[in-house]
Amino acid sequence: MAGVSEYVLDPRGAREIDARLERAGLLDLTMEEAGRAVADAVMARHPVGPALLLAGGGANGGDALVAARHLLALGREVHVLAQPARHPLTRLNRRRLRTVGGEVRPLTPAALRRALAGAGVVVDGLLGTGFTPPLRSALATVVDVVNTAHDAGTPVVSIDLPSGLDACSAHPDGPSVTADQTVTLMGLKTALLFGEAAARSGEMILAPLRAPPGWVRGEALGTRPSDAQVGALLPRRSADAHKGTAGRIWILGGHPGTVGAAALAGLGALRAGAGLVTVHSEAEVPLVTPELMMRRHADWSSALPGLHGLGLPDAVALGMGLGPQARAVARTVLGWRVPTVLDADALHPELAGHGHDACIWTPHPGEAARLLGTPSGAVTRDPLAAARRLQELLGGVVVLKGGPSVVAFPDSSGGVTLSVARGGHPGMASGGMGDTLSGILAALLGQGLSAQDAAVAGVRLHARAGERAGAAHGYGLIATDVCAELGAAWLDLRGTLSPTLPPDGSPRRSRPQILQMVTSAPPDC
Ligand SMILES: NC(=O)C1=CN([C@@H]2O[C@H](COP(=O)(O)OP(=O)(O)OC[C@H]3O[C@@H](n4cnc5c(N)ncnc54)[C@H](O)[C@@H]3O)[C@@H](O)[C@H]2O)[C@@H](O)CC1
Ligand SMILES: Nc1ncnc2c1ncn2[C@@H]1O[C@H](COP(=O)(O)OP(=O)(O)O)[C@@H](O)[C@H]1O
Repeated sequence: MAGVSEYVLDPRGAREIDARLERAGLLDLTMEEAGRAVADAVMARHPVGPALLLAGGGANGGDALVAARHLLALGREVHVLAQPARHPLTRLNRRRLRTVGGEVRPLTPAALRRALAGAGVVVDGLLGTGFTPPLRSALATVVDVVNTAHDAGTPVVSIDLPSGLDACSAHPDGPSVTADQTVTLMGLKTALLFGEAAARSGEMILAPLRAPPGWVRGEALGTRPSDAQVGALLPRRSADAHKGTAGRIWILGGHPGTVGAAALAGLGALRAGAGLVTVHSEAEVPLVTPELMMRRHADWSSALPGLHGLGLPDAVALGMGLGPQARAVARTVLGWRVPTVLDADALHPELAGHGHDACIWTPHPGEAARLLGTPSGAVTRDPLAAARRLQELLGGVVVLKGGPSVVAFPDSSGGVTLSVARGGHPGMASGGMGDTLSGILAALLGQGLSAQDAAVAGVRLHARAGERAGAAHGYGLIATDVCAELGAAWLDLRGTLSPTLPPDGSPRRSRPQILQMVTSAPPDC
């Protein structure tokens, strides 16, 4: 894959890396890198006026003291208010700062208010991944004073994560610093990626720090792929490709009252490159575009054996507005062992364990909560843990949808690996958006991607199209707008549509996940 991987870490993983760095005598150098990255971010984003650095007693405070030394060296006026240093490297960096003429004064609310009066920027190095809620009252006052200054226009840069946030939670439990930027160290954290906690973290700047890559990879929960990495996953076709080689897709959905869901999935599939898309439904589905083929069935239990007899497609997406028979349909289709996307009505706890290597489940947090038997708040509080549990429950690949979505897939060591998507747009919070995603995922499966690659590429493609459409439509964005931008989003990620073949001359198919390919098919479906 092209590009540098961004890893997603939890505090336990970060602590393990710290412990290894310490044993190797490298922790001091890592703190130096961290502090330097913070100083660089401050100079780049907020170059004017005195910098006020707030240092806690742990290693987060140590990073702030190193940043203060670098800012001094860059000619910046620096003021430091610090709590008593508990971490040995924090003590060491306090001494180093004094050696080069930096003054460190005790952190009190009164001293803070005085120092804030002329500050050009505040650097929050009070608490990092070592914080366990709730915040003690003395620091709660400090946080409140910093936030008042922030509200009045003073920029705030947090180190690793805003003080008061629990690194593992998207839901703040109480007060925390609200930052304009957060310079996060080594890897991304839940609090910076999801929910209200991410909103309080502002722009995320990742300082990867030079620990041996294997140590970070070994402790990571997963990655957040770059657009270049996603673009490299997208299917390529040969110049002589035709509709029969670009993926034959069946959409199974469309119950009376929810027929639009199946239509949107069909449109999403077409716009994500599928060669032939047929919508199979019980009720009449609107022909949102004439390129879609439509087949109506009076009853699913008699229709499915007939469909199987026709010759199975390259991929199926089912559940979008499928109605009460979705569970039974899903059971049958999973038994076909073709690449399959399961959404909406097909997401039922009874199907637990029925997933196979080539299937993708796409719950939103409400559906995820139903599958897991937990409140939806537990899902949105820690989407990474929820996605992992869903994969363990269902099998196959899971896309836990949200802003951002999380993909969970089994890894070679028998565990679960996570991939967090970038981007998206708040305008995507409108009905039908997930239906289009199901169509997109089926199209990518049908073009030969593995379930894992289709999920990682599909969520980013969908989010990128949402960004483009959101720029034009804002909160008025609807799912058909996103479909219309899918082609351009594809070009954004891949950059070119030149017919490129792999060295063996065959179109790219990342099997073994395609369990069954059918070559002879009737022309109409
Ligand atoms: N591998 C990495 O990720 C690196 C991490 N570094 C830094 O190390 C930090 C973690 O350092 P530490 O483990 O020392 O932890 P922290 O510096 O986050 O916090 C520990 C301090 O917070 C206090 N504290 C904990 N809970 C509290 C509460 N509820 N109310 C008030 N005070 C509370 C503790 O008494 C202790 O003094 C990271 O966030 C990061 O800034 C860097 O130094 C470089 C490398
Ligand atoms: N604020 C947001 N930012 C990014 N993506 C979003 C946001 N809100 C919704 N989405 C995306 O829109 C889709 C909504 O899916 P879902 O709730 O299943 O919709 P529906 O069932 O109406 O089709 C998901 O892919 C989700 O990731």
